[in-house]
Amino acid sequence: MTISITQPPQVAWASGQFTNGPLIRKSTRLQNLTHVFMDEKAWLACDPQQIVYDVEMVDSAPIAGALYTGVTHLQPGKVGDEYFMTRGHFHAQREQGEVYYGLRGSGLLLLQDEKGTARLEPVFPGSVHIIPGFTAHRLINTGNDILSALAVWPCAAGHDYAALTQGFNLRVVEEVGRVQLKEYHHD
Ligand SMILES: O=P(O)(O)OC[C@H]1O[C@](O)(CO)[C@@H](O)[C@@H]1O
Ligand SMILES: [Fe+2]
Repeated sequence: MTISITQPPQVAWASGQFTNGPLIRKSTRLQNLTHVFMDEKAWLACDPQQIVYDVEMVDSAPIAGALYTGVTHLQPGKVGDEYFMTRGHFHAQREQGEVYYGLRGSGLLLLQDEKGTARLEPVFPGSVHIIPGFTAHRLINTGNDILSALAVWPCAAGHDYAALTQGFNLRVVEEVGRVQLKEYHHD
């Protein structure tokens, strides 16, 4: 009987980056985040090439039942007074959930159900987040360091950005040096 030992991808805690294994890496820049931030004028005044986040994923074959594993590295920064964040999405297959695991930095996970009820969970090294189905999710960096979180989600889940045309109803800004929450409804 032959026993094979294969090196698994490995997350290096310090950077939260995979150190080996078949990886795909996707950078999202400010120019890619149209109509995401509240302050359109401030967004237009930013450097469009500024990287807001990188997602590094293990390139799993999307066969039935397979899972994607990825690390999102979200830069610290703001557009106007609104913290950098991911675009946020529902899953195309709404019932599909996702698990996030905080690796580095400090921030918030914004969760919003289809009725528009929003809630937040603090994200920090070791935090575990069970994102239920039918729930849009967005990562927000409220710290001064990179916020990195590992995510595991079904390959079948897909991403539905269009369902969030009204955006998220809760925004996170810095006011007088403090993290403040704001209700926000697109007009
Ligand atoms: O696709 P978004 O909303 O920009 O989020 C970034 C990434 O975060 C994840 O939810 C987990 O890495 C990915 O599915 C997604 O691509
Ligand atoms: Fe997701």
